[in-house]
Amino acid sequence: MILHIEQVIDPGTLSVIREKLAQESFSDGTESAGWAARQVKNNQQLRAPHPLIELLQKRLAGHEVVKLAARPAQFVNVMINRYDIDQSYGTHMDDALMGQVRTDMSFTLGLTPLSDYEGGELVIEDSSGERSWRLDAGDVLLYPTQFLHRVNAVTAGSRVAMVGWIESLLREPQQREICFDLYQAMRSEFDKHGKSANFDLLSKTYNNLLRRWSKR
Ligand SMILES: O=C(O)CCC(=O)C(=O)O
Ligand SMILES: [Fe+2]
Repeated sequence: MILHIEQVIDPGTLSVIREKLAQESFSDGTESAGWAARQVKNNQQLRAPHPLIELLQKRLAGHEVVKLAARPAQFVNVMINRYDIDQSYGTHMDDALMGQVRTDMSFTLGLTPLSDYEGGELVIEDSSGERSWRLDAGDVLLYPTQFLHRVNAVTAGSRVAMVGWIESLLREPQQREICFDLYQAMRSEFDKHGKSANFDLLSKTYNNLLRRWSKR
């Protein structure tokens, strides 16, 4: 389950953040890359702890769809990155463990409006081919950390984004998808027919699966 969630951060907050970020000095992105990914990583970054990262992470963690799709136990290694013209991050795998934290899901939160940069697609590869996304400011791509992926070179402007990883209470992507789908079905049954017998059965199954699968 790969989700493109739009408008997670409101335009007012985004413009304040962009102004503040313009005054920050970023460091070389290879600092935090694994030993192989380092060879293909070419960007700049701003790392936690930082008040802007804290603010954005809090908004992200509080977003209803993010909570339901990712079931975060904890966030790890959240940072803001920037790709200037000709900068890219070639095909790589993210580390499965960051310190003691398992990375189940990755996210990118776009901070630059689409009209302010060109290129910079986030491309995810699987056995069926590739899919790519260009994120607008405030949009999030949330995806299981199981795929080879890359960021294509920026060809105009700069692409700034917040990226990070989530250890989920539900370890397997399929468990997350089943709980996500069941929750939607349960809500829609409730909205259409109230607390019906079908709602009760869906609620029973949803909660029992969540209890069975969730782990800290
Ligand atoms: O900037 C992005 O969208 C993704 C960056 C990435 O793949 C990483 O930092 O590992
Ligand atoms: Fe990555």
